[in-house]
Amino acid sequence: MNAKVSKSEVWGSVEAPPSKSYTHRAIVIGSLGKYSKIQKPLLSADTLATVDACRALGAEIKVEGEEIEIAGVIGKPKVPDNVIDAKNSGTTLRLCMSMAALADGATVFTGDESLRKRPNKPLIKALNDLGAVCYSTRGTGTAPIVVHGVMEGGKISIDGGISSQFISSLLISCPFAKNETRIEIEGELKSRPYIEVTLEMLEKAGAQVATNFKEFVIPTEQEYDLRSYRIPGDFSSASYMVAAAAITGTKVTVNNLFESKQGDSAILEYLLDMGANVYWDTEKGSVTVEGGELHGIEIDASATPDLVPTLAVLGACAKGTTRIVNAEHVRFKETDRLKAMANELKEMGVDIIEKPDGLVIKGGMMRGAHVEGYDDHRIVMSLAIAGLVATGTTTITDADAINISYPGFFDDLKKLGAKVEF
Ligand SMILES: O=C(O)C1=C[C@@H](OP(=O)(O)O)[C@@H](O)[C@H](O)C1
Ligand SMILES: C=C(OP(=O)(O)O)C(=O)O
Repeated sequence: MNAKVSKSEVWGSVEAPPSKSYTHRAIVIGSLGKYSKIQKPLLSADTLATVDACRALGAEIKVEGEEIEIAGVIGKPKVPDNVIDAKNSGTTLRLCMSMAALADGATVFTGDESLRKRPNKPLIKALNDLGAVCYSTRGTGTAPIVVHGVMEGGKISIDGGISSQFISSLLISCPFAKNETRIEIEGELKSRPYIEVTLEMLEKAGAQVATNFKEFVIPTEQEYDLRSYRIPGDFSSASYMVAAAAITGTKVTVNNLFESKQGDSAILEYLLDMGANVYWDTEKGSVTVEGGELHGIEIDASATPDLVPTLAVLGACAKGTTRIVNAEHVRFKETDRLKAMANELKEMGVDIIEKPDGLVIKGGMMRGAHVEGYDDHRIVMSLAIAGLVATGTTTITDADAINISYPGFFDDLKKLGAKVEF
């Protein structure tokens, strides 16, 4: 499906959808526990892929209205009856690989064309080092991947520079291994806030992990009890709406945004630094952003990879130069997002240079164009925001990719007054 976005202004308020990262974790942690209820989960293609994967591994999961009810496997997943398809979701594949390593038998994971290109070598190596047998069927580190349990625990080291999801995955499942697990991080740890989200949720479930973020020590014989858990709003999803206000020079309020461990709340600091007015009422959970004249800044995206497409669009609308650095890992997402944003913003007339670790963008006028969504939700949503300020109309392919993380994206954008047609 193509979306056609025409130059328009956005005013008013919307509700941030529930956090994708918190929802995935609540489902997996709940599935490894006894009984839990998740309130206001994100129901999107990615989180439903996790529901299906956890069901295949033995959890009984009911999705009803705004609640997910889980009767978990209490640390002992079953061997699935069939292959698990993690579809487009890196989080599903990675978090469930370690869960499968607790089952006494083999699990086969696959995914869609994009997921089958994404790297997993460090996690495959870690699971083997912990006593499981794990391999990529093509020997490339990509799915299809076979995981044969049972992992026993032990002392390992893992590369921290490709995906924090490998570490989150081990942190969630190793408490059920026979022995204590010690994980040492090699090199720079990218996407660290996502590990903080994992640790926060593990703590809520009553688990214990000791860490200084160089080493993680996970005691054995633990149990999870998440009970009733309410998912907070998603700052990565909210970034599109607040960026829309900032670049169109209007005022938008996004509700359901309370303080949490989400690194992507940094979007508010970036907007402030660029010259927008930002007001966050942390009690009410409401963020109001009012656009003004934006100017370019330098952003280290190590901790906030999912903001990069949004930041590239902000840079294209800001006076002067915006530099996004330390973002090599953004190439390992649903698509190579550095390349994708450079290609498509160039198509819209933007002066943008792709660097090995980031983007250099000189702000200026944007013109409407026919641009590629690369079947990637974040590319589609950020290009749709760019379409609000470009001259004429911007046509974006693969618009249904929004169902991955923010199914109500275009409805919300229209509610704010954007001109969108399909
Ligand atoms: O753990 C998570 O929920 C996520 C971690 C990040 O991935 P990396 O750790 O691979 O950078 C992020 O990009 C992804 O959207 C969600
Ligand atoms: C990269 C993302 O998710 P995942 O890794 O779960 O596919 C994302 O949501 O931008």
